[in-house]
Amino acid sequence: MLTLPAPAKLNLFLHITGRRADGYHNLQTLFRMLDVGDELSFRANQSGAINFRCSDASIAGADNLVVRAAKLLQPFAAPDAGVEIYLEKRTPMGGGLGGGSSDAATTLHALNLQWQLGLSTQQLADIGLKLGADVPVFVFGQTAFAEGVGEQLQPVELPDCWYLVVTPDAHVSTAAVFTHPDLIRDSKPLTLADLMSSPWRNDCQPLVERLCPQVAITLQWLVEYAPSRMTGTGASVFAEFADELSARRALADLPANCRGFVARGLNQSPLLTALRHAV
Ligand SMILES: C[C@@](CO)(OP(=O)(O)O)[C@H](O)COP(=O)(O)OP(=O)(O)OC[C@H]1O[C@@H](n2ccc(N)nc2=O)[C@H](O)[C@@H]1O
Ligand SMILES: Nc1ncnc2c1ncn2[C@@H]1O[C@H](COP(=O)(O)OP(=O)(O)O)[C@@H](O)[C@H]1O
Repeated sequence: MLTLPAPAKLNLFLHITGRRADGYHNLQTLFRMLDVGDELSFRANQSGAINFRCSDASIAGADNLVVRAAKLLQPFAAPDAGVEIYLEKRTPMGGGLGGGSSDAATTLHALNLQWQLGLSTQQLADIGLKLGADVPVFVFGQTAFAEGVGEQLQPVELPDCWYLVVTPDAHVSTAAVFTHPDLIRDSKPLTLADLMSSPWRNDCQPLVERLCPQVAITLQWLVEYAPSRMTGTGASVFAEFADELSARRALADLPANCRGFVARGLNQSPLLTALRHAV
């Protein structure tokens, strides 16, 4: 059996620089890998079937990104290649933390190994992009600057730090944010050097704060502790701390209607580290 992590991510900044003909948006974003997330176990067999179980019954169906990722790899595998997969779901869902995309990326790497497909990381990322714009960064597994819809990646080394990640009791649909007429979608494309040295912001945040007052209220609370922003299209928000204790002190004061966790920011994803030990 192969057990691998599927880490969560933050978008430390997120600029939307335009809308493409296919409706998708071009972005400039800094993905930060975290040391916490989901965990998946894989047991390959020769049944030809993909059997999937999940700790959260609400996402245990065949439309789970894990099952969809496995199905995309089946044409590359022997006809009798099968697998049993168990997903221990921990990352809050639909919160801009990339949990589903990360689960898909971990599945692609795991089955590439267990079914002995020999696909390169770039091939896995290209396959993953069919499932979602956030999948390639998890396949590459590094804190990275991303352009395009998130598939053009450049690793970035950031200093060690800790984050308090807070998810208010609110749901924000990624598609609803991207189709909203008031979304800021005309930010000027900047160089990575300029982006790193200017104040970081998320272009989705003003709209989501308006559509979802819980996000604005949670940020007003969090910013009292440390500089804070929203990740992805929300609803999760985060604050950055130099040390773990300060992040845990803020977590102890968490408002009643929120979930929160403390995570370390990593330059290399725990998935890549685990894969090195698995081969
Ligand atoms: C914007 C980000 C930043 O990380 O948001 P979060 O999902 O993490 O909050 C992601 O790139 C999201 O990636 P992901 O969640 O994989 O999105 P997808 O499933 O590919 O797309 C969901 C919907 O969002 C819109 N969409 C998504 C990404 C993008 N660059 N432009 C878009 O317009 C499209 O309308 C699409 O139908
Ligand atoms: N493995 C998975 N984990 C979480 N959500 C999944 C998964 N597979 C499919 N989904 C669906 O995708 C939606 C958003 O997933 P998630 O990746 O958590 O959001 P986000 O991209 O905002 O971080 C969920 O509400 C769920 O319906």
